[in-house]
Amino acid sequence: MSGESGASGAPLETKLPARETWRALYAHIRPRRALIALGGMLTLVGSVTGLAQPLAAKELVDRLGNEQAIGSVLVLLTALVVAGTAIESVGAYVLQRTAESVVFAARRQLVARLLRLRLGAAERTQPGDLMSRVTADTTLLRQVTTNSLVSAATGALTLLATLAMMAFLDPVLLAVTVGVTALIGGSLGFVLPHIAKAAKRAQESVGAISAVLERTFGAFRTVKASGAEEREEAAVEAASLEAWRHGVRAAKWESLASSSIGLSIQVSFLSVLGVGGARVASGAISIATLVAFLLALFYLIDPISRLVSAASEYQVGAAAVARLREAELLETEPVGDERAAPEGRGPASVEFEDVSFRYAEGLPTVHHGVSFTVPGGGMTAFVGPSGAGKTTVFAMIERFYEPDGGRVLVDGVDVREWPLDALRRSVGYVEQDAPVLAGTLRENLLFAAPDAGDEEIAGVLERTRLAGLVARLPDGLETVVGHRGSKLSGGERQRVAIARALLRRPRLLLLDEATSQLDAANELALREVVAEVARTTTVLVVAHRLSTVTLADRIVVLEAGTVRATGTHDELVAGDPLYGELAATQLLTSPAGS
Ligand SMILES: Nc1ncnc2c1ncn2[C@@H]1O[C@H](COP(=O)(O)OP(=O)(O)OP(=O)(O)O)[C@@H](O)[C@H]1O
Repeated sequence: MSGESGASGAPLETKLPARETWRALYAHIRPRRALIALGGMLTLVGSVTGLAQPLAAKELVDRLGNEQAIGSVLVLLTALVVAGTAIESVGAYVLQRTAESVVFAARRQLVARLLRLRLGAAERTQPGDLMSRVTADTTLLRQVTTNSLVSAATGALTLLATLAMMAFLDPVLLAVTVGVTALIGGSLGFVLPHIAKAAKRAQESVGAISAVLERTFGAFRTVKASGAEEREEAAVEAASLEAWRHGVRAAKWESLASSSIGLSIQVSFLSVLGVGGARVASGAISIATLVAFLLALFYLIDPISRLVSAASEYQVGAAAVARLREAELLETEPVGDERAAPEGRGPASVEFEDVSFRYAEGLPTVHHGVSFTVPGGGMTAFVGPSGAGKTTVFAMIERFYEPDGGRVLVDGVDVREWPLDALRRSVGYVEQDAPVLAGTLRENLLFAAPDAGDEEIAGVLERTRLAGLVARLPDGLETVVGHRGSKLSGGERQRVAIARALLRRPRLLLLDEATSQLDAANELALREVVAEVARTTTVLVVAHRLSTVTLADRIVVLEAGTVRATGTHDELVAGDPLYGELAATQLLTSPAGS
C-alpha cells in the first residue's frame, strides 16, 4: 500500500462564518448551560455585593461629616466585602469546573468521530494536525465557553448597574465619563479582528508542529538513517517560530485592547475630577457625591475589562471552534444496523462483480472491472506486478473504500449492506507491514479480541509458531515490544499480526504477505500457519513468494487493475505467460512493466 501516514495530507480549510462559529460554540455549551448560568449568577451576585460598597462608603463619609457613629456601617462594609469575595470564589469554581467538563466532552466527542473517519477522509488530513485539534484546540474552549461568556453577561449587567448608580449620583458626571470612554473604547472595533486572525494562525502553527513531530517519530529509524534530524528540527522550529510570531501578535493586540480600558478610565477620572470639582465648588453636588462617583468610576474598570477580555477570548476561542468543527465535518463510516447482519457460519465466500475503483478524484483508476469468485474455505493467492491493485482488493473487502462501480460481496451480500461491525468481525486482516502496536505482546494479541482467554491465546500462539518465542522472552507475554513492535523481527511481527487476527475467530482471513525476505525458518513457519488456517477459514493471500503460491487452491493473477487469469499453479504456468515469468523469478512481484 502506498498512503503514507506522514505530513502528506493538505491542511483542512479553516474558515467558518461568524454565525456558524457561534452555533458550533453553543453546541458545546448547551448541555451545561444550567451550571454556567449558576456560576454566572454567583459571579454576578458577588459583583453586585461589591457594587454596594461605594454606597456604604458614601454613607460612611456622610456620617463622618455629620459626626454620627460609624461602627454599624463599618461592620456592614466588612460583611459585604467578605460575603462578596466568598460568593465570587464559589462562582469561579463552578465555572472552572464546568469549563473542564466542556473540554472533556469536546475531546470525547471529537475522538469518537475521528476514530470512525472513513479511511479516505483520514488520508486527506495530517494525523499530527488532527491530534493537535484534540489536545490543544479543545483546551481553548475552556475560556471561551465559560469564563468569557459569563464575563460578557456579568460584565454587561454590572456595567449597566454601575451606570445606573452613576446616573443616580450625578448625570452630568456620567455624561463626561461615557463620552471619554466611548471615544477611547471605539478603537476596539479595529483591534478585535486582528486578535482573531493572529489566534487562528497561531493554532494552525501548533497543528503544523504536531504534524512534523508525528511524521518524525512515526518514522524515527528512517529519520536517523537519512540523517534528517537537523532538517526535521528546522521544520519544527519554523512552525514553532510561526506560532510564536502569531502569539506575540495576538498579545500585542490584546494588550492594546486592555490598555485602552485603563487609559479611558484614567482620562475619565481626570475629567470627572475637573468637572466634578467645579460642580462641588458651584454647590451642584456634595463632596460625598463626588467621592462616591469617583469610587464608582473605579468600579467601572472591572466590568469594562471583563467585556473587553471576553471579546478578545471569544476571538481566540472562535479560531479553535472553527478548527474543531472542521475535524467534526470529516466524513465518518456508516455503522449500519447490527440486527441486519447476515447469519453466516463457517468459511465465508467472496465475490467481486465488475468492480471499478479509484482512490480519489484526479487519481488514476486502480480497478478496471475486477471480477472473481472465491468459494468458502481453502486458500486463494493474488499475484501480479507491484501496483496491480492487490492490496486494494483487500481494502474493498474490508470496506475501507467503496467501489465506484460494481459490487463486492461477502457471503453473497454486498459489503455495503453488511453492518460494518459485523463485516469486520468476520474478517481478519493482516497488513503488509504487519503493524504491531506499542505495548506488551499480550496487549497486541488481545487488541482485536479483548475477551480472549489464556487458553485461547496459548492455542493461537501454538498455531502461529510463536509459543517458542514467548517462552524464550524473559517477560513472556508481558514483554514490551516497542513502538510499532520494533523489538521483534519482521517474521515475528507478521506472525503476531496473524495471531491477533486469528484470536478474532474470523471466517475470512486476509493476509498481505510481507515483501521483505524472511529467513527459511520463518518462511516455513508462516507457510505451515497459512496452510493450517486455510482448513477452517477462507484465506486470501496477496502473495509475493512462490512458496506461498504453490500452496494455494486457486490463484488470481492481477495486472494493471484487471483480472488477467485464474487457475492453479500448474494451469497458470502452462497457460499464462505473465504468471510463468513471475513464477520463474521465484519472486512474484516484479516492478510494474518489467
Ligand atoms: N491509500 C491510497 N491512496 C491513493 N492511492 C493509493 C492508495 N493505496 C494505493 N494506491 C495506489 O493504487 C495502486 C494499487 O495499489 P495496491 O497497493 O493495491 O497495489 P499492489 O498490487 O498491492 O502493490 P504491491 O504488490 O506493491 O503491494 C497503486 O498505484 C497505488 O499507488
